[in-house]
Amino acid sequence: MQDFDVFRSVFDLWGTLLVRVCLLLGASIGVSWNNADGPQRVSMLETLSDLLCLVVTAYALAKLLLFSEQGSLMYDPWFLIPNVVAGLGEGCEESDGLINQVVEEEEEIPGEKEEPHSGATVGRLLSYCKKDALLLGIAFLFLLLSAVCEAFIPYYTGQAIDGIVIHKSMEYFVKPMATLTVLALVSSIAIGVRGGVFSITFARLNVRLRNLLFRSLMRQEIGFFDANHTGDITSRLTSDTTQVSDLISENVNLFLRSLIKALGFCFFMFSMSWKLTLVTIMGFPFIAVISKLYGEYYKRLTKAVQNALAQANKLAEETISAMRTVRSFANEEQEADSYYARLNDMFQLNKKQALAYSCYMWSSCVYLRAGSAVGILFYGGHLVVSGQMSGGTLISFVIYELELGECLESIASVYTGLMQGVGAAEKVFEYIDRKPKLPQDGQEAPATLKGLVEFRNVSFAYPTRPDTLILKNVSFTVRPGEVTALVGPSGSGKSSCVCLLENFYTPQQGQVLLDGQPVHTYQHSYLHSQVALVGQEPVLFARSVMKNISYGLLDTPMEAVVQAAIKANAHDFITSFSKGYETGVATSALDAESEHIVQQALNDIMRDHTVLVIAHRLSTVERANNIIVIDRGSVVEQGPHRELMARGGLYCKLVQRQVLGIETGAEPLKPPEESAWQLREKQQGCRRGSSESESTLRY
Ligand SMILES: Nc1ncnc2c1ncn2[C@@H]1O[C@H](COP(=O)(O)OP(=O)(O)OP(=O)(O)O)[C@@H](O)[C@H]1O
Repeated sequence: MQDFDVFRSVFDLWGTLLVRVCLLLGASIGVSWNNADGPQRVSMLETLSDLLCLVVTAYALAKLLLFSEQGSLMYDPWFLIPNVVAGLGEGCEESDGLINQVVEEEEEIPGEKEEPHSGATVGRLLSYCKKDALLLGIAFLFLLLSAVCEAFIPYYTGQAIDGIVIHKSMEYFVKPMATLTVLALVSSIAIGVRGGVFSITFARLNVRLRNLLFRSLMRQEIGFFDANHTGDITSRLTSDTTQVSDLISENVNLFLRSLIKALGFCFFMFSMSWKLTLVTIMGFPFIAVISKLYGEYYKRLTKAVQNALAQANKLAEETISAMRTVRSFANEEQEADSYYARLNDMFQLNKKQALAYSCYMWSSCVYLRAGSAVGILFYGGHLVVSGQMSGGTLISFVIYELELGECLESIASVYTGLMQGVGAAEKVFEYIDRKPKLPQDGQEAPATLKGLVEFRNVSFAYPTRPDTLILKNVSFTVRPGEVTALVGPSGSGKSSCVCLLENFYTPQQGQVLLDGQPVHTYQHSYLHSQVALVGQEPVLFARSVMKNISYGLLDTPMEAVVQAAIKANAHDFITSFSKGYETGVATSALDAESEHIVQQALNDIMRDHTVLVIAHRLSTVERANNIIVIDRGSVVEQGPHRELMARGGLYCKLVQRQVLGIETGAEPLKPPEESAWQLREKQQGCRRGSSESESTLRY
């Protein structure tokens, strides 16, 4: 210790080695003593121990440079042994990684959502580009060409400078200059081609992702759309997919370009001066650790920003779609404030992102710009002065170093961008991978169907409210060829019965049978070609009239569409438009006159079908062969109109209320075309004086 000389002694090197050995041994002993908490504690200190080991390794490299000044000392076994052991130590660090893996595996709780691995996500994204392997190959080829050309440019710049400074000859100057010009031209062309091909490839990735996501959404059960807001879903379909393809395209391009260039630069730098190269790369691992930490943090923030954005979109969508309600409550300002509050939530996260980015850029630039550049000039100057290197080579080296710094900065920023893209991709994949919670599509598709519908002891709760039974042990039969009306107070469960018949949901108990078979055993397309749902408020898509009429049917001939329109009493008003069946539709509101015409058409069609009707009009209910009255999820009575009126139960009371308009200020629905005696009959048929609280009868 007394003779310690930093240029000649290896004592300090052995000291650092001892620290590392203690760390690893301590960790190993700790883990073996405390199997329960040990691995977790070790994994928590992973970054710190990584940093410490990197410091030790960097110190060993610096020592190597110092010893290289003394020549033979470099090969002294007392110097080599700690370096070899340090190398073995790195191996032990790898096994440290194994411990972490064990910890992660132990922590995994079955059924709990696993955090996807970024590498796996990028790999999966690239696997979607498999079909574009040829395009990617071409892009990669041009990428290689441009990177190689760019890697040679500083080398020839140094040659040109040496030509002027050392040789002082135009011949020595012109040759490298000509090569430089060719290199610059070729690399520019290659950069253009590479960029274009990459853009096309990733535009195709965008199309694929959206296509897969939309198809997956189309497969999901109706309960999924109850649980997830339209705004969230559309934001994944639009902004998340765009972010994935944009960020991945931009960053994969930049990453590969920077990586190949960096490798080329390192090669030239090593061949010029391995000592200066060591000085340059000594700090890179530190940047790598910082980048990793920052990348993970940024990825988490990106997910949070996406969620905040989805919340804002949800609110905007909800408000705009209910604009009439908003206006009628004069609530515009409050809605605007709520939206602003959501945007502010997002902005808070953006601020965190910006701060993290500043800190990260600050730390990497301090190293690259200040530490590394000054160190190289200082040590390079020493090498030139001591005759170990020419001035031109130093200039080439400095240019390489600057370019390398840029490449590494790009790689680091690419990492951030990639993490952002990966965060968005994970959200997209979550929906793409979602398995619909529906029983397997059935196989039944009989040639003929009688149309017998039976509800057998059906109990049902919506998936979003699993504890509230909407239907309780409901049983009824809809006989073929008859009109059956479902009647009951608002919220009693009428529409829910229709949803079950349409196989939108699965009942918790009991069965919904069609011709004796549970509805889910029928082929999806078959069931919906046989069971037609005519909504109270028809949904029209923003397409032509023709496409709306033939919706869900493939290659429907025009004649069939016209026939359907004639049957629906719609042909005349469709042809009155200048574009006829090609008229674009933008509204789904039917005016009273059109509604009446459509209703008449429905009445005609009812004759040939089994009809379950939650009727709008008293006349339809009256005419029904059977009326099923539902109250709070249970069937309370059923029978034809007269029978139910005579019984004087809930149905009778509902009719009475409707006819007399005993409602909370609501105008009674005018029974269409009813004669005075019919009305009287209704009023007399009911026992008066009931104290029903239900508000309205939905005919
Ligand atoms: N998708 C859903 N998710 C959760 N609950 C729902 C859903 N749809 C309806 N409900 C609830 O189920 C109950 C029954 O609703 P349903 O629409 O079947 O009644 P209804 O008799 O058709 O009422 P209305 O005549 O007002 O349309 C109501 O309390 C309603 O709030």
